[in-house]
Amino acid sequence: MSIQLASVTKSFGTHKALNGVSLSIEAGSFFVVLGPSGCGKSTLLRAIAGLEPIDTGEIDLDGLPVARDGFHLAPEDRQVGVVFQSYALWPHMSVAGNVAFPLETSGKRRAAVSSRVAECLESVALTPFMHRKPAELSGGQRQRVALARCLAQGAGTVLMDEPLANLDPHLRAAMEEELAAFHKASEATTLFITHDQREAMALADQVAVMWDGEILQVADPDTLYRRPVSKRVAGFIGRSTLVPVVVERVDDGEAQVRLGEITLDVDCPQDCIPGPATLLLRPEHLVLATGSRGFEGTVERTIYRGGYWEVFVRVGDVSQPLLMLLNRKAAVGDTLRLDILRGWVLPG
Ligand SMILES: Nc1ncnc2c1ncn2[C@@H]1O[C@H](COP(=O)(O)OP(=O)(O)OP(=O)(O)O)[C@@H](O)[C@H]1O
Repeated sequence: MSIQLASVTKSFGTHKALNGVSLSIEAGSFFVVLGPSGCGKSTLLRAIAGLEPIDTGEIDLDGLPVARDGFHLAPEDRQVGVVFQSYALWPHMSVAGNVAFPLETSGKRRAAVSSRVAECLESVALTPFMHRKPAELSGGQRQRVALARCLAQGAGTVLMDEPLANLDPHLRAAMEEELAAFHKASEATTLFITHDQREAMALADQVAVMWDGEILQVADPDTLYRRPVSKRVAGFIGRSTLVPVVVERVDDGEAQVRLGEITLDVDCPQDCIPGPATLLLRPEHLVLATGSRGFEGTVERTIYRGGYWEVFVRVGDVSQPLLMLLNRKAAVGDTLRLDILRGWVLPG
């Protein structure tokens, strides 16, 4: 099922939780909405599910309006499954009972229900646990029950609100793989909400970065990482150093910039113009120089991250230290000869 939002707004009192949100989500894709706490992610998901009426704008599912101009299709008529952070399982029912419940209430025959339940439990590897109660499961297993329930309903669209937020890092990584497998097997359009950029990068076909009720950028994870449209998006995705530069020359997606005393060739957007700008440097863009190339910097701070060090290097009168990764120890005060392989020019 495809999902379209056109200029959707939703206010709570004077606060605009959704401020003119437009999105187009392709059928079958894994679409992640990424943003800090309170930016409106849950409100967006609830609006699509039909749990929150919108003020203005339009929401279409598979090209058909489900919300616009005062029209509001009830959640149960939208055929979207929702998985919340709290899983919302019935504690008194077994795993199988939880998965069967929506099918039974929709009036399906008993034999059809039990074979569908068995199929769905199998697909999330929960068959051995089918007679247990939710309280007798781990967080990850409960999560899978909620997924199986979505799957059983045959929802062509699954909306997930921070479903991994309660899990420890180890289980989280395992669940990420399971979610990817679930998505592949079910081919359901998946809208996944998170404030964890690492999770977004790992799972998404497309990521929408949200901030204060607005969508700042929609792109695949690699584009978002390499070509963010603003400092805000850049700062939210991955580690980086943002430093002021002066763009001297621009030629078809490449720019010559001046960073303090250093002149660099870097990538830039097509609409980049000469003048003051900000340069985005990812840690892997900075390397130790070979031969006669490069420039000198002084190590200001190092942090061991297990297998490698984050090293902050002060270069000339550049306003802040540049972050690089080294697989050997460097001491504070050491002089390093550096090279910058790439960079990305941001406006302003
Ligand atoms: N029912 C409500 N009444 C009043 N304000 C609300 C209501 N629901 C949400 N808000 C406000 O709208 C804003 C967006 O909330 P929302 O839950 O969508 O954010 P979020 O990005 O999902 O945050 P989190 O990651 O913390 O769950 C917040 O400022 C929140 O306080």
